[in-house]
Amino acid sequence: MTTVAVIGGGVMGETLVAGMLRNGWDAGDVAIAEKRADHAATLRDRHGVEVGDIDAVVRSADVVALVVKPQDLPAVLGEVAAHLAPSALVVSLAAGVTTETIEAALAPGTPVVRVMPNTPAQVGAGTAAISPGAHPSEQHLELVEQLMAAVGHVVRVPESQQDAVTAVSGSGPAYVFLVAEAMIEAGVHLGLPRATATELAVHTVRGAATLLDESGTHPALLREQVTSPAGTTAAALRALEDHGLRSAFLAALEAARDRSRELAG
Ligand SMILES: NC(=O)C1=CN([C@@H]2O[C@H](COP(=O)(O)OP(=O)(O)OC[C@H]3O[C@@H](n4cnc5c(N)ncnc54)[C@H](OP(=O)(O)O)[C@@H]3O)[C@@H](O)[C@H]2O)C=CC1
Ligand SMILES: O=C(O)[C@@H]1CCC=N1
Repeated sequence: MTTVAVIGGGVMGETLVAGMLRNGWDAGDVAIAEKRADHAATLRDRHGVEVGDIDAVVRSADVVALVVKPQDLPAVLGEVAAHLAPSALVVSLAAGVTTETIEAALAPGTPVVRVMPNTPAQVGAGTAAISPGAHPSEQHLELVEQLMAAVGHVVRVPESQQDAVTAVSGSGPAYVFLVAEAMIEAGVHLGLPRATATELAVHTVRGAATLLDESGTHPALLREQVTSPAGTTAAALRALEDHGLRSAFLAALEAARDRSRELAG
């Protein structure tokens, strides 16, 4: 069986480990390196996997997944490089950081795959885009697809698209949560009890996402189906357009893409 070391047991690292274990990976084949001692103990208790120092978990790993913040990656790469097995595959989930940068810190020829996941992976509904660096084989890519499929949907993209991917799907859940939050607050302003507004907003977001996914229909057509002539939806959509919703999204995604580029270092 393939052994996997996850470096960084925070939000995304723990999500990946939990998904792997849910999907039949043996706890004995998964290990985590986590800097915070109290959290390391929690991870060990929650998942029953080895939690150790980078050198210990990397040495015996076939796959090393880098799941620390981009700012922590240079230091982590130095430690990983010193202990990486010669045939190991390195998978980076760090926003912005290019495979070229990671390859430069590792032994020549090390296969590196860049992944942009997102947090719905916590419920097995993630979206991950993967891109090979210079050295991965087709088998390496299939292995990363298998790994990320444990937490959701996987697509392959050229690495040149990863900053835009980060803006759409990596950060994307936050935009949807903000919309849900705004709908709840607005419902409360209109006089609904908070619990009712929350239940309505959550189920509406879920229902709309399911309809969009399962119908295969363009969102503009689905929006038209809701919009009666001179009705309530038309009034609401006009207010959203008047407040610059589309241009706000364009500016937001450009900002996320630009920040991803900056994180490349
Ligand atoms: N959260 C998200 O929605 C997404 C995150 N990502 C990427 O995933 C990566 C991780 O993000 P996220 O999980 O949110 O971040 P977190 O801060 O939750 O997790 C990172 C963890 O790594 C630990 N860490 C830092 N340095 C080391 C080290 N030397 N050895 C072991 N552990 C270490 C951190 O400890 P400490 O806190 O003490 O520093 C922290 O617990 C980032 O690069 C991010 O860009 C990608 C897509 C989505
Ligand atoms: O905000 C971030 O930088 C990370 C990457 C995408 C989602 N969260």
